Amino acid sequence: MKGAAAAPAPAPANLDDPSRTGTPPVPRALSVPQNRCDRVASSPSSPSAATAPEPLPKAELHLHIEGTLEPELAFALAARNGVELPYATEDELRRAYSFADLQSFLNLYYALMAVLRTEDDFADLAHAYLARAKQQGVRHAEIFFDPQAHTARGVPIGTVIDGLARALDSAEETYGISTRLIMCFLRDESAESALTTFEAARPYFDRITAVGLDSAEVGHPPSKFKEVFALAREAGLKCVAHAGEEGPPAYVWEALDVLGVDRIDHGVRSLEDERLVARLVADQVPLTVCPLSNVRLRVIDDLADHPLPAMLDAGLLVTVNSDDPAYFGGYVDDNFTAVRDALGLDRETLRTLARNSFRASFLDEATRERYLREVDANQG
Ligand code: HPA
Ligand SMILES: [Zn+2]
Repeated sequence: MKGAAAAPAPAPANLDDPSRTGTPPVPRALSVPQNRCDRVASSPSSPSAATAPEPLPKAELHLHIEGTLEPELAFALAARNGVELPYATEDELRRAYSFADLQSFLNLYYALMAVLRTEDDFADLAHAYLARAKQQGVRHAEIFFDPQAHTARGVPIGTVIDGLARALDSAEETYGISTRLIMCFLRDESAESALTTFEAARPYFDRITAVGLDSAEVGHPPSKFKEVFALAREAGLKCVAHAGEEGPPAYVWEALDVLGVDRIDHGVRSLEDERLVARLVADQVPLTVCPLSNVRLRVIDDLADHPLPAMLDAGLLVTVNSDDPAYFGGYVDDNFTAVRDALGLDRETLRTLARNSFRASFLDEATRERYLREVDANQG
């Protein structure tokens, strides 16, 4: 399925897991350079280092952990697990990051997952994300994962969840970031496969806050997953769904009325339907918008044409997120900076977006209020 290359049996797990050894969070053997923006901000030799403002505190609500797999880590894990990648070098891989649409991205996204085999791999992946997220001002992260993309390759769901949970368990202490996990169903797989995955995850429900719906949207309406979302709600899980990214406004209606979701992921095409906008505004349904993703996947031609300002003007509860930052050219604060520059957003609008991210989160009231006070106190 999904073009994922069959991987040979994994090599024995590397034992330099930071939570076991107390060494720095990203294991030395797998350490990756920070992305360009991070390096400029944090380099001691950078003239701007002393004056660089603190990024706004924010929650990231639309982030696929598998989409944080940077080329450096992909090659390190490939070597560790004896997986052959169809790219000779990191640069060659990076040159493949030119996408015509969602499906062309998904083909690479699923293929590269072949390097993720062991609990350590998932823990290392999450640690690498959290280290970057901290530098981007992230205080809270609600993180998607795609279990079917791993179980289909013979990786047990427990390996995925235990590996991610190990990293997330130390996230508050190590990075000052609170976290939640959102288990997504692949909408281009069958409803039965989603149900099987849901039942396989039951022993781990104490680790999971919500279920979601992702992968190729068009032709796979939310209503296909009515049953599994009803079971999720019965089990006390929150519900979110990607809708209105490439798919029509009708899919957003279905996510709301058939699945009963608490948030819509993307939702940019909602603007094509006035009645839908009125509904989303009236119910203050959060939309987790991903500006750089929208441009890279050609949902929007140019960042300068992004409907984010129109969405805010309409009274929608919009948040800004990174989606698959390793593939789309930036982490969440890079998205904030990019929309500021391309759309001329002022400081108060950026502050509204940061506030919205906490308002739209699944945090308890007291923690949410504490984070909102941090936004108000930020001088940057
Ligand atoms: O942007 C996305 N859309 C749908 N599915 C996804 N899976 C990872 N990223 C995405
Ligand atoms: Zn997404």
